[in-house]
Amino acid sequence: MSTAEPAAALVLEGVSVAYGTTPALRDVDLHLRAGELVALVGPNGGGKSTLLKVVAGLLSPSQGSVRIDGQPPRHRRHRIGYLPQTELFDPSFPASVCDVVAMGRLRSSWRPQWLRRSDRVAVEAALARVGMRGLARRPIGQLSGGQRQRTLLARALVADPDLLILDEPEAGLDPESTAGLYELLSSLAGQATILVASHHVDTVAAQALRILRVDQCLSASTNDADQSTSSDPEALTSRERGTIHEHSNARFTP
Ligand SMILES: Nc1ncnc2c1ncn2[C@@H]1O[C@H](COP(=O)(O)OP(=O)(O)OP(=O)(O)O)[C@@H](O)[C@H]1O
Repeated sequence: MSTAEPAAALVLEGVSVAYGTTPALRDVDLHLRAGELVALVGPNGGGKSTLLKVVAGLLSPSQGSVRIDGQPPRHRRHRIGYLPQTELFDPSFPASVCDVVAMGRLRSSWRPQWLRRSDRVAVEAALARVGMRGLARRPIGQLSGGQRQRTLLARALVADPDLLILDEPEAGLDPESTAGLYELLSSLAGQATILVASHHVDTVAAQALRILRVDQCLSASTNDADQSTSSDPEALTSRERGTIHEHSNARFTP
C-alpha cells in the first residue's frame, strides 16, 4: 500500500505441499497480477490456509516455487501483511491493542527496536482504518472476538504491505463490519496485491476480481480452458474435484 513501492506480483508454479505423507496441495499454478484482489473459497480442509501459508513463507512447498516480484517469500517478509486464520491470546499477556498493532512495524533484526514517530502515526492510522482507535489502550485479553480480529487486521495493514494475505478475516465480525472490511480491501486493491480466503462467497463475489475455488487441492489450474464464466461460484462445486477453479467476477472484470 506504500506509494513508494508498487503492489507485488505473485507467481506459484507447480507447488505441492504435504503434511507428513498426506498431500494438501498438489501441483498448484497461480498467477496474481500486481494490485489484484483475489479470493479463495472452498470447503473445510480444502487447502486455503495451506496455500496462504506457503505464499507468506511460513510453509515450504515440497515441490514447486513461489515468487513475489521474482523473489522467494522469505526475502519479502517485510513487505507482506498476513492475518492468520485464528490467533489465540493468553488473556494475561501484558499487551494493549496498540502494542499488538505496533508489532507489525517491527523489522526482523537482532537489534532491539523502538517505535519512531512515523511508526506511531502508522499505528494510529491502521487503528482508525479498522475502527479501533478508541480501544487502543485496552489490553488484548479484554477484547471481544470481533475487536481482536480488527486488531489483527490493523497489524497486517500497518506496515503498508505490497502483498496482503488474509485468512478468513471476517471471522467474528458482524455483517456490517464484514461488508466494511471487504469495501476496505477493495479500496486497497491496486496499491496492494490481496489474496483472501473466505467462506463468505456472496461477500467476496461483490468485491474480488477473481474467485478461485480450492477443492481438496490435489492439483490446480487457473487461466486455462477450465475457466468459468458463471456468476454463481457454487456452480463450480460440481466440477472436477482436486483443482483450483477460477470464477471471473463479471462486475469487476476490466
Ligand atoms: N499442521 C497440520 N498438520 C497436518 N495436517 C494439516 C495441518 N494443517 C492442515 N492440515 C490438513 O491439510 C488439509 C488442508 O487444510 P487447510 O487448513 O489448508 O484447509 P482450509 O481450506 O483452510 O480449511 P478451512 O476452510 O477449514 O479453514 C486438511 O486436510 C488438514 O487437515
